[in-house]
Amino acid sequence: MKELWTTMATLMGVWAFSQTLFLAVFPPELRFAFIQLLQRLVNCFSSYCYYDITEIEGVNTNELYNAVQLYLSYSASSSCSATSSNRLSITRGLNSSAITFGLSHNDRLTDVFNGVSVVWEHIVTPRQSQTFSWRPLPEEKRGFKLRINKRDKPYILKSYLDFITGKANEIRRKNEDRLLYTNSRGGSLDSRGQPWESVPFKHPSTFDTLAMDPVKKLEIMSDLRDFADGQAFYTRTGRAWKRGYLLYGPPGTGKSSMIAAMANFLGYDIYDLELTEVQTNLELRKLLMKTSSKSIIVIEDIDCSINLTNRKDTNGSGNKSRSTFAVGETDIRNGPADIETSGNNNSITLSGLLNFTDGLWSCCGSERIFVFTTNHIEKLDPALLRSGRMDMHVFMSYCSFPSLKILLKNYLGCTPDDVDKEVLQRLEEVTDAAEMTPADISEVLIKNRRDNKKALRELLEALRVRAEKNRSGLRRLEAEVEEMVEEEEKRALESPKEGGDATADGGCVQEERWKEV
Ligand SMILES: Nc1ncnc2c1ncn2[C@@H]1O[C@H](COP(=O)(O)OP(=O)(O)OP(=O)(O)O)[C@@H](O)[C@H]1O
Ligand SMILES: [Mg+2]
Repeated sequence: MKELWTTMATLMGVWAFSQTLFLAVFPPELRFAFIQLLQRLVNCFSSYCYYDITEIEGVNTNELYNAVQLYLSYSASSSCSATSSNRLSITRGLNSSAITFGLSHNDRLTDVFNGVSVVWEHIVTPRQSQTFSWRPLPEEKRGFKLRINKRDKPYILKSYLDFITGKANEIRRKNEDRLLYTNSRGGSLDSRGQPWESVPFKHPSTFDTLAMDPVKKLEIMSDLRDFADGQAFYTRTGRAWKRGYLLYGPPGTGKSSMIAAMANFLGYDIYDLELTEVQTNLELRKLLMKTSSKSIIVIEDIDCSINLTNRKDTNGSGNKSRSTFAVGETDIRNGPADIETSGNNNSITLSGLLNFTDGLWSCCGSERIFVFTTNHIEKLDPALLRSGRMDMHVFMSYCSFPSLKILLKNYLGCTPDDVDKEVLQRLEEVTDAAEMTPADISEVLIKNRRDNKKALRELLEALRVRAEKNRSGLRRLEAEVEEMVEEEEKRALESPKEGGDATADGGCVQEERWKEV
């Protein structure tokens, strides 16, 4: 035993001495070349091949890294095909209900696919501090190393990676924790190169709880389902796999609730784009590039979220100016043709926004839904509304009787059969005339949710009062209009020559009036 120890100590001494000699005698370049040669020799004789999947590829996050991480965390937590490693990291995000398992730093895990065994290693190395970068980089470099037997590689590599990507998508879809991203940090990037910050998205709104016309609701649901299942269709027809929805209507009619319902229905993440935080078209494009597929990109209150800067002077002088005006005031003559040539990346413009949703860059990901919301569709630039840009225009209206029935079920748990026939009929009579939003009605119901009878009584009263107010308001408006018309006719009779020589058109109008009189 003593001899064995002596031999081992001698061997280690020799190893240490030769290493010191190696470091002292050979310059670093030679040492590096030698190590590389050694590695190649080892690889030649090794029966394995290795693949590195790094977290950050150039400036972009490597989607495959995220997919592998998700897949392995799922495999590690369940006892499916993967043989769990002894050591796993466990994390739980702020406000998240899901626990995520992961491979600990520099740990290994064996997975079996189609009867073939492969090994994954999570490699984490500290980043060299002197590395120069325009943005802060993470302190560690992370990546997965995949080891596959050389003889198995041709049969399984591609199908295995496809399987992992598909599985990760499925896990994401099933995972109840969707993410809500925001660009509230402005244009600055975090250490992983991400301009978006995310929190778990927990909005409980679904199409079941959404109060709207059932036929319209079914139409939207089937449109969404067709979209999500439509990869082959979009490829066949040569269209980018994206869809645009414009939700418009008065405040409190459920536009934001509809977006949440869409995300929950499809299992997509939401990117809530705050346009006021975006300074330039270029920044907008970068934000788009950093969105993942299977997501909904939302711009709320598009009519008032920003003043868009036009690219050209529209007064015909030909000079490029920096006039700023609201979306609704943009000259649509500067349409898509100008979009390609504007090249103005110093500010955010309508064309930049259109490019974002519609141009070549909008296809840098797939399976994405753009949703714009507005309370004033009439203020929007026709360029935003033209067909093909926003595929579906959905009007979120005041509460109708079918919507009211959904709210009664949501808040009071009662179906029409549970409500007194007479009350139900009176509710039906006043609902449309009341023009109350689902948000207003929800308030009345929440307040009285412990007492159904009281809730229905108060709701009926609120609807009746509002309907009466609308009717008297309408009567007043009609009377005012009538009065105005009468006054105009009187004025026209009193001064028949007035305005006669203003313009040719004016003259015609005046003549017509005289004929009528
Ligand atoms: N159609 C609806 N179905 C169910 N609940 C609704 C509906 N519309 C509004 N609500 C209720 O009213 C609240 C406000 O609705 P929401 O924020 O979706 O309205 P909005 O149309 O987005 O309003 P705004 O135009 O002011 O952004 C919601 O939290 C929800 O409880
Ligand atoms: Mg809203």
